Amino acid sequence: MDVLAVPTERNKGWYLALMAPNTKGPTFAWLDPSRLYCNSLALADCVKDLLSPFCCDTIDLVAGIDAMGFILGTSVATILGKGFLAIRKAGHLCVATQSQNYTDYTGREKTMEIRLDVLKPGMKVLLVDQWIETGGTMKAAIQLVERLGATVVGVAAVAIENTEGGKWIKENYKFSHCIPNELQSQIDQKHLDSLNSFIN
Ligand SMILES: O=P(O)(O)OC[C@H]1O[C@H](OP(=O)(O)OP(=O)(O)O)[C@H](O)[C@@H]1O
Ligand SMILES: Nc1ncnc2[nH]cnc12
Repeated sequence: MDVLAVPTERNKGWYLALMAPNTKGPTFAWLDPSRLYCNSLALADCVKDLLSPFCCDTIDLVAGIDAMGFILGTSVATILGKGFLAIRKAGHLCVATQSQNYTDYTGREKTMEIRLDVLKPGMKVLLVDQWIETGGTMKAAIQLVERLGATVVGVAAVAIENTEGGKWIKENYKFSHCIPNELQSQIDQKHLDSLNSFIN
């Protein structure tokens, strides 16, 4: 397939078809949105879709989660004209931090960290990550932001699966993702029918 091609009709979520299907077995992320970032209009439309529910909200800062959340997060921040705060997996920040343990889709316990010298009480933060599966990663990020007194305006990701944790986020926070309702069940099964036709 031509990853850089753009269809004449850019229907809602057209760029999802650019995600690469998993060919490496169950321990790897099952759908790989990083290929859609290679297509400039796909990335632009993805960011536009993620921002559209927040068009009337005040956002002071975008925070993104290590590692792939940095790509979408900085893209979102740039379009908003706001700064970007990196929430990092443990061990990378050489400054004072708060940390939060969590368990993600791998079932392994992990730790993420946030620096203490940026967020202030009352600041309005949009949290961005590439994907929400169990919701463990995003919930930990929410806890860190809220513990520092900032407000989570919303949560944005390419996909939010309808797991228990994904539904908890959808019920408790304003959210956006790029998955049209008719594709949600395919996303939850980690297979898009549109990927069948691709030669990778
Ligand atoms: O909802 P959860 O079950 O917690 O999983 C979601 C997390 O998993 C993926 O990242 P991953 O940890 O694979 O790492 P990467 O961003 O470094 O590629 C994804 O981008 C989220 O950060
Ligand atoms: N990229 C991805 N695709 C499917 N499931 C995921 N869980 C975490 N990241 C994922």
